[in-house]
Amino acid sequence: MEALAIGSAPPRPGFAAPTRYSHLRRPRTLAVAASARRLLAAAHMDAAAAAGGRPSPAPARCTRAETEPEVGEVATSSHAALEAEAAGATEQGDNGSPVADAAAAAGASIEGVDGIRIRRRPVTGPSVHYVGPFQFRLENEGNTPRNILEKIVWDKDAEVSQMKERRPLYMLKGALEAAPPARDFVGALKASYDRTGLPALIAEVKKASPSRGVLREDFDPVQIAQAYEKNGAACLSVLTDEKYFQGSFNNLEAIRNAGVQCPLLCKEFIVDAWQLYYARSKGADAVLLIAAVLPDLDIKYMLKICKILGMSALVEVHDEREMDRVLGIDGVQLIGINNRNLETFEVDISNTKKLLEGERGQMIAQKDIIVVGESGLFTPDHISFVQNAGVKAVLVGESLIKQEDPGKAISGLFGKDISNTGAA
Ligand SMILES: O=C(O)c1ccccc1NCC(=O)[C@H](O)[C@H](O)COP(=O)(O)O
Repeated sequence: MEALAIGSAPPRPGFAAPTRYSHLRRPRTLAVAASARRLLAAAHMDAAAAAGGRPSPAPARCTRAETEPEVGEVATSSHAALEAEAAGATEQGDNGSPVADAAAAAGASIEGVDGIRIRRRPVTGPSVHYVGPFQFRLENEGNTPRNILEKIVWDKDAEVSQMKERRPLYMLKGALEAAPPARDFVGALKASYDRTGLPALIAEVKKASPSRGVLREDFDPVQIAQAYEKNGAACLSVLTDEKYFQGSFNNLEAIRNAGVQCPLLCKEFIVDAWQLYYARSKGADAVLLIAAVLPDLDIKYMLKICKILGMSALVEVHDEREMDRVLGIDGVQLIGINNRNLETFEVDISNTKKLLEGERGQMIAQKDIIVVGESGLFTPDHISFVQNAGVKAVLVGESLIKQEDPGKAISGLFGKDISNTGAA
């Protein structure tokens, strides 16, 4: 199949230059993606109708046809396997296929079937409707989010649709090629753990959060990032969501461009594969994939794309069911256990211990997966507690960012200096 040139040299007929980003083609994508979208829309409407809901127009999401990694890339064969799996999944009523996705969107068997506790988008469409020049609001159970995570994800879905319209995937190719190379996030965590004997620190650059409001008024992301690095952070987590966390991709880019060496996690609510490419184009070395938001097949697919882009993925779970789902997925290197319930905001650090007990802990050790303890860590005792439970890294925001000197707060959190110069 011929690909249209996006770069400078015209490709030989039938061949596209096999670069890292050569799968981002404009070509037939327009035709194929459009027909894929039509199919998706049709499946969406059918499944919604079958589920007894009103069909809502399928939002323009990054379909597999649009992001299909093809030429000479890691995913060439595995992608085919994924597609086959998707087809099988449709028949089995599993998750991740367009039909199952649509069923989930329609609110059909959200709990129990695919393990996702949230609805990916409003069942009955947005609550604001337009008829002619008039706008009216119609709220019902189907278009009212049930918790903050659902609200964030619905808003993100709409936001990403708009971003994609402004910068379709093929337009990101130049930015991807110009982006600084991805660095080894997992390697940095391992090196820090080996050096200090303590959980490696992923320090979070976060101005605000839905549960805590504004955490720091005088927020200079670059200064904070540099202070974290100087005081022993192995990696940084940078919030990019604007609406709920007052973060931005500008912050991520600025930290990267300022020469900070710590690999950067793009802390975002990923609902669409397009966001992976965008994060990479802004300098991310890793992304967050939340199991409560993404069906297994989406996680598998996104892991493949991360691999192609050279990024790591931190796959986040909150309960046993999500942990079991993620342990069933090949290629997961990093699992984050969030001690914060993102639906209720309740924080309980014993969650980390609970999820690492027994067979789960054994399987994690066998698979050589690094576990990251996330949220609610404030004292050296907390760090010891999660380390004894089995984590090799921790993700910490509030307890550092709220201190007058967030960098210095690191030694307070660990009970000792963990910087390169200080750690034994
Ligand atoms: O923190 C929130 O209010 C929140 C709400 C909805 C989704 C995600 C949310 N937080 C993300 C995180 O879990 C934390 O930023 C991260 O784990 C660090 O936690 P902490 O050290 O407690 O700031």
